[in-house]
Amino acid sequence: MEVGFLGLGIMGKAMASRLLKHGFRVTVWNRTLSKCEELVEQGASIGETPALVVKKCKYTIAMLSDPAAALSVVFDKDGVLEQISEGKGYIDMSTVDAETSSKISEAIIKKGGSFLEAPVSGSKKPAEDGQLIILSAGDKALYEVILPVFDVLGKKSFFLGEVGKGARMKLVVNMIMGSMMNALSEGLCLADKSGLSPQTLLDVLDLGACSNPMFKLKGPAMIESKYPPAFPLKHQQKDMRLALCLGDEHAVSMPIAAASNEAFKKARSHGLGDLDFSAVYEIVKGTAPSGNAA
Ligand SMILES: NC(=O)C1=CN([C@@H]2O[C@H](COP(=O)(O)OP(=O)(O)OC[C@H]3O[C@@H](n4cnc5c(N)ncnc54)[C@H](OP(=O)(O)O)[C@@H]3O)[C@@H](O)[C@H]2O)C=CC1
Ligand SMILES: O=CC(=O)O
Repeated sequence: MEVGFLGLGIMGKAMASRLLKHGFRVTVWNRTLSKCEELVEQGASIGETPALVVKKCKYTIAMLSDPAAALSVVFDKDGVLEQISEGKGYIDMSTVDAETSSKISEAIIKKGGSFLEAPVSGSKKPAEDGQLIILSAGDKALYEVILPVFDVLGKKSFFLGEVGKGARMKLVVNMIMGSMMNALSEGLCLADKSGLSPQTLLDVLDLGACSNPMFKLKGPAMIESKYPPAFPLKHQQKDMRLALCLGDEHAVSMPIAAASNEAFKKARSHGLGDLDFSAVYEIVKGTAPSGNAA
């Protein structure tokens, strides 16, 4: 199967590379075109615009930073809409809000194409290892056709119903994850300031009811103030913001998520947006450098 792939950031690069390793023919595009070179070395072809990728491929996947990027790649000049047509499918795996996803879906369907939203849970390493959790919604027939691709990218694919349900599920999950990261940061800080070993805290947590892979993976690096970006903090803050908007729409009070969003915003204002989202620990500790927003 030949697939197009738009967006070669941390996730897109790992996902496209995995598809190549598993025998798919892949045509890639990235806004910064030079980032395509590494994938070309692995066997990919380049499409010089999103429209050219869609023209060439029956199925095109996008993995872009945020709603503005997802909309731009579809609606702007040389975008997906210029070439999408009957018989072609567009699968947007970016984390966006349901409104953005619906706008894209409506435009694609109006041109005769089919649309699936399929945001993922899981970060850089799960993307490299094909261990993502895929939260799809939209065109069921397209879901079934694209399953061989999802089987290479993920350990489990869900089909959640109409467009918007995948986007909303992803935002709820990341709202919980962002709040947990703030709770861990406060716990590590409190342990340290009250004379306990943060590493021993991690060991204790790992044996009990709130043991989880995220604390296990990120905790030791946080103790060493190391935040190599797997999930950039600016994207986690975007997800908290979008989840809070969803809470507004449904009158769901979310004081914990709101406080966590403030901490991520503050981290961005200190220039930590491009680091891993665990860098919010620097804000909790009060040790963040002054810096420019990212
Ligand atoms: N990293 C993670 O752990 C996870 C991320 N996600 C979600 O996946 C998506 C991608 O994340 P990730 O790969 O980490 O992000 P990156 O920041 O590493 O990559 C973002 C990608 O979007 C492109 N982009 C940004 N703005 C535009 C624009 N206006 N027009 C066209 N392209 C644009 C970038 O292009 P360029 O190279 O030119 O800047 C790049 O290809 C996000 O929605 C994120 O929330 C979901 C699960 C896990
Ligand atoms: O969206 C981020 C993730 O780790 O999932």
